[in-house]
This record gives sequence, structure tokens and C-alpha cells, in this order.
Amino acid sequence: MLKPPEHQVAGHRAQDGQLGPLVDGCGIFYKPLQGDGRGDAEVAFYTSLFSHPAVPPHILSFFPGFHGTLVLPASDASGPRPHLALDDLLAGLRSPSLIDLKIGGRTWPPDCPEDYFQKCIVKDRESSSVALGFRVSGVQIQDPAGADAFWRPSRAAVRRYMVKDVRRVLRQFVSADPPSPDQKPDCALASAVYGGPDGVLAQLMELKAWFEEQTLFHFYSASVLLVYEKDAAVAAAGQQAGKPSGVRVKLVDFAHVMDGQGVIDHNFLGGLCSLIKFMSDVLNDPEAGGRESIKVQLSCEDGSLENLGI
Ligand SMILES: Nc1ncnc2c1ncn2[C@@H]1O[C@H](COP(=O)(O)OP(=O)(O)OP(=O)(O)O)[C@@H](O)[C@H]1O
Ligand SMILES: O=P(O)(O)O[C@@H]1[C@H](O)[C@H](O)[C@@H](OP(=O)(O)O)[C@H](OP(=O)(O)O)[C@H]1O
Repeated sequence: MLKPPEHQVAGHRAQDGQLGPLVDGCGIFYKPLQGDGRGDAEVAFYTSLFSHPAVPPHILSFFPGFHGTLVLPASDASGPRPHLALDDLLAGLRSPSLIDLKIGGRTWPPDCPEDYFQKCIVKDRESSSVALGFRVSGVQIQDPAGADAFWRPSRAAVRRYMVKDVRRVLRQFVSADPPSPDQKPDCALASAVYGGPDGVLAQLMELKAWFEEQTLFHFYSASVLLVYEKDAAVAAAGQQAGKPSGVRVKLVDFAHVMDGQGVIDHNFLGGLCSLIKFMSDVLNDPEAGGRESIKVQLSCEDGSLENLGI
């Protein structure tokens, strides 16, 4: 039985007769092929990615598994249409906290139509994309008060997030207490989720190393999706310190991937470096709970190496 995903935080939603993704509850996420060639572009990307000999296996694990396309009744009135069949990245999770971070100071491909450019440049300027090189597209944080209670700001609110809001939400995302307007995020789970050999930072560094070399694809308007369960993170931060929090770092949304033409994707890479710096700042924050001392070598854009004792 297909139904809209329970924990989708951004993008087109299958509700109110709109076209959006569906899940089968058995581990597959069905994304309808969007119009204007976007769906075909996303299928072409997945096909190319999973068949390209130059893409290392450890990098493929950052992408949802691809199982081809399937014609299904669409969630809107448009009748049957092809859907991408992808691994459901939230499979097995009961009360996930997740955040969708759209990477890139610009979300428009170089050869896009003028009207699409105008639509994107407005969103890029009115969000943190231009200033930071990435923006929050959506976020959901599990409220410890209840497994089915979540803090999920509206799409309109998230669209207005600027630098200080992004800094705050990246701290709220790894806090034990639910977000509150008059309480500083406690960041008690920062070390378990962002830090450690299997944490977000280490995984983003793996991605960064690939983006410093790969010239196959340019990822416009693609997102980094961070997913974890608070229970596992609390265990990893507490009595089972050192136990991985099981945080998932994935890439999604490839409707606007272009051929790299032998050039590195400096737009995505810059946004990734900026996100890595923001996460390191959380881990470096003396008030961040659960600090740990791990050394992370960061090579910045200018090639300088800095040791962050965190
Ligand atoms: N493979 C997946 N498994 C589980 N959830 C997913 C998966 N891919 C995407 N999602 C969920 O759906 C949301 C939107 O995904 P995606 O960006 O691919 O859709 P979209 O409609 O193209 O978005 P946009 O409007 O940003 O282009 C993500 O934020 C995430 O919550
Ligand atoms: O970021 P938001 O607020 O969710 O806005 C959507 C987001 O920018 C998508 O990337 C875009 O799809 P495309 O980039 O593929 O056009 C979509 O356009 P659409 O609704 O016209 O499809 C927007 O609604």
C-alpha cells in the first residue's frame, strides 16, 4: 500500500491532490518524475552514477540505492506516471530527526532558461544560499516529550532563515531539549551526531575529498540530508560513549545535475566547505555539550590546513 512519507521535510509533497513521493513501507521511496525534463534528468543521473567506473563505492553509499523506474498511479489526478524507485533513507527509523540542506551558493545551472534563473536567484538571495553557500530547505526535530512529537517549522519560516537562523538551527538539531525561543540550544548531542569517526563531520569530509577531485557531475539544487534518532544519539553520548550514533548523511534531489565537463563542482564544494565549518564551530563551541577532543584536519579553499582541536 503506497502512502506519502511520514517524515518528509522538504520538496513537493503528495498531499492535497499534489504530486509528490510515496513510500511502500518496505524500504522503497517512489519519487514521481517531475515535468520540464527534470524527472528524465534525475533518472539519467542515477543511471550514470551507478554505472560509472570512476565513482568509488564508498561515495556511492552517500546516494540512495537506485532500483530503476516504475509506472505508478500518481498522488495527484494526473494518472499513472513513472516514478524513481529509491532506497527509503528513513527505513527502520521510528522517530527520526532530519534536516535537508540545499548546497550551493547558486541553485541555477548555467544554461537554464531566464525565468528559472529569476526564480532561483530570488530564493538564493532571500535565503542563506548566497551568504553561506547553503540553505535549510526543511527540518524536523524529535521532541523528547514523545516519540510522535516533533518540532517542524513551516516552509514559509524556513524559507526566511538567514545566517543567524542557520547557526541556531544547526545547534537545535543536536540539542537534547526541544527548541525554545528563549533558551539557548544545549548542543548535548553535538559530539555524538556531528563528531566522532562515524559522525556527520567525518562523513562530510569524505564527501569533500571526492568533490575536490570529481569533475563528472555538477550538482545544482541538490541537498545533503542528515538523519538520526535521538535515542541512539543519547546512548552514544552517554553510558555507551563511543558507540556510533548511527547518523545518516545522504545526498538527494538530482533533478538539476549537469555534466561536469572536466571542471570541479566549485559551487557545491564551496557550500560543503561552509557547512563543514559551521559544524566544526558547533563542536568547537565551549558551551556545546558533550565536547570531545578529536582532531579534524580541514583543508580550506585556500589549501591551508588547520588543526581543529575538538
Ligand atoms: N530516498 C529518500 N528516502 C527518504 N526520504 C527522501 C528520499 N529522497 C528525498 N526524501 C525526502 O523528500 C524530501 C524532498 O526530496 P527531493 O528534494 O528529492 O524532492 P523535490 O520535490 O525534488 O525537492 P525540491 O522541491 O527541493 O526540488 C527530502 O527533504 C526528504 O525529506
Ligand atoms: O525550496 P522550496 O520553497 O521548496 O521551493 C521549491 C524548490 O525551490 C524546488 O527546487 C523547486 O523545484 P525545481 O527547482 O525543480 O523547479 C520548486 O519549484 P516548483 O514548485 O516550480 O517545481 C520550488 O517550489
